[in-house]
Amino acid sequence: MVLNPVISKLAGKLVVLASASPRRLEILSNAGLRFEVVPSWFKETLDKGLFKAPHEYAVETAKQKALEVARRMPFKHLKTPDIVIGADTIVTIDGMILEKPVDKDDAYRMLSSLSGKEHSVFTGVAIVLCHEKENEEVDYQLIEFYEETKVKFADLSDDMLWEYINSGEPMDKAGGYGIQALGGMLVEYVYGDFLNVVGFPLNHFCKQLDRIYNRCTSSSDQQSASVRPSHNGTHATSALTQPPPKLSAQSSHSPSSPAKHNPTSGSRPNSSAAPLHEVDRKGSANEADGSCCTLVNSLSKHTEDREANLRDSENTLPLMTSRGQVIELNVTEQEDSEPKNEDLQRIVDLMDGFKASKALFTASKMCVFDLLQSRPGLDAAQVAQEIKASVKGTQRLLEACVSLGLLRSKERTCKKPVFENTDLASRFLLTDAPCSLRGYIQHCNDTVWPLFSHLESAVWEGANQREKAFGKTSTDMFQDTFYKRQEVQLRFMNAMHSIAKVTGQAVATAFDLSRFKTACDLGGCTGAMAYEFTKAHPGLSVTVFDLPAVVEMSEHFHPLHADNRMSFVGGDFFKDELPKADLYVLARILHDWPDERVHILLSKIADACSPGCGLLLSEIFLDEDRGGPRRGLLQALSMSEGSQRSAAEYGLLLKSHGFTTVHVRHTDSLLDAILCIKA
Ligand SMILES: C[S@@+](CC[C@H](N)C(=O)[O-])C[C@H]1O[C@@H](n2cnc3c(N)ncnc32)[C@H](O)[C@@H]1O
Repeated sequence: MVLNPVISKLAGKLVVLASASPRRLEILSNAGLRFEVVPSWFKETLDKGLFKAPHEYAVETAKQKALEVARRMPFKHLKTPDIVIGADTIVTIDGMILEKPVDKDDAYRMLSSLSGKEHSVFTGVAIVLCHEKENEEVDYQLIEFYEETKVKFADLSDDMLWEYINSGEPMDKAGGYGIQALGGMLVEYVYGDFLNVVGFPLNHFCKQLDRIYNRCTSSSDQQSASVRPSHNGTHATSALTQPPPKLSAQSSHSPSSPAKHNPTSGSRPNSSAAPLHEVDRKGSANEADGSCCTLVNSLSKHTEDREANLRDSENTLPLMTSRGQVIELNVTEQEDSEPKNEDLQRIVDLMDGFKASKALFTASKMCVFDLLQSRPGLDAAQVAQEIKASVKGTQRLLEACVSLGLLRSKERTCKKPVFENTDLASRFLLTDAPCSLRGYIQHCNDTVWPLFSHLESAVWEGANQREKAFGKTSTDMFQDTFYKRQEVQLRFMNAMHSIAKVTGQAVATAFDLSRFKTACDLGGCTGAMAYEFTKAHPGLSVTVFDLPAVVEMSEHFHPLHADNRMSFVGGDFFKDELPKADLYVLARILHDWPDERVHILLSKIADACSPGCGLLLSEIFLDEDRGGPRRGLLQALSMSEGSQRSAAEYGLLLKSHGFTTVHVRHTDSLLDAILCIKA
């Protein structure tokens, strides 16, 4: 199995995920894939009765989602993607397809039908490869497959079901549950690919990429579908007999019609005792790995023959297990070559990580992304002139940014490549973007980077390295280091502001807070997080409490001050009286402090709370086995006094101050959250 080498083949290509699902986004980003998200406008209203088996419905929906985006992008976004990925996840039980519940009663109906039984989760996936031709026509080639996972629910009482439904989690999830969060508590066992249940079968996807990019390079004489812009802005779809230039991965179906899949592709074995799949060598060899027949069509005739020969001559008949995964019988080849490449790539990627970070920091600092946003299509010499740098150095930086998926380059007629931002850069790297991380990037460059350059000492000594990095001793990193100079303070506040802006909504909406009328965000900095709370909860007023120097400077972050449900109070949360509130918020505060300070702060909050008051704590929660997430563990390396904790550890800590944990939420954003109540 090849993972990273396949993913890295996509670097520099415009890969698009035609899905707004944060879970799919996370799975693919975690795998190192760089992509843009363009949610599909395709309405999931296919007539389920038209499909012989549930997975056919999921695959067809995935296909229509991906094709809709692939066709729309050249017109609406004025760029043609290289690859569009569509996916659709459904839950099936007793022949019924369960999608997302429409309301709580619907969720109850779904979940109670799953209680105590085994059900199947199918994710259909469509990969559309787009080939732009010289006459501006686009060839679309389609690979589609599905994965099935069996899940067994425990016997669930009505009370449990309603508690789960009232958590709000079921509403945007197929089958009414999310296995990766609270819904995991309902599950007795999972048989098959866990990520498939979360929403995307990563393993199967990588195998398909491997087939496309590592084993299939010749052209085909198969029919492809071509789409040409027509003058009224609609697309004309026509079948061409010309082979596409390189890859020849096409669907045997017309991309425009919701055609049925080859019925002979058959339903997948659905129990561990299922027989091995039969391989139809002529038309659908790929059935053997659980793909629909279109994958075989996606391989060129040449490759198909070659693969068939290989199978014959080397006895590499692929077998499908009951999990739908391929076991190739020439195990020696698998063990000898692929794992080595994969391991090498992983190590090299780790070694190169710092180079990638520094390239991003440098391009951001030199305002490359702002420049290319206002003037897309500059070449290296023009960019160099604008940022007042050398042409050679600028060209290298721009090319590196292309390889990182931050920029895209296009050949001009005179053959000099010109550069423009990818959507990723436009969303997160511009100074004025609503989700700009530029402030945080600058903080990483100017503050975190120097600390990491003393990591070895930090490990030897187990102590903070601020003195080595910044030439100052400090007992309080905020008051002694960050807030001594106004310029550094503003930079720090900018960093907090940018992170709070991108994570704030997920934290603010993690729980139903309608019972609370007043909140106090302790260490609330610029008020960006508090602002998200007021936006999400119209009945809530929020006081931001932070050091006086911070409150004074928070005016730089207008218009947050303008909201009359937000106010700012200056003070020291270790020493001063805390403002009265029904709900206290501690976002990214506790991890910074040694245990004794944590206890001082929690005691003060507990004293300020009457029974029924809430405390919402938001941090990165470590996995209970401390095996991840990587972000939390890497952040810990530059911390010294404080510690990263798991949700259970935070729960215990809060309990020791009289708070009972009500809910833990692993949000799809960068921060997790716990809501607890003063007993
Ligand atoms: C890591 S930042 C978190 C900011 C914000 N809660 C967020 O999530 O974006 C820590 C915040 O705690 C504030 N802080 C540090 N020491 C403090 C103290 N003794 N009293 C009040 N606020 C303090 C800092 O000024 C800073 O705004």
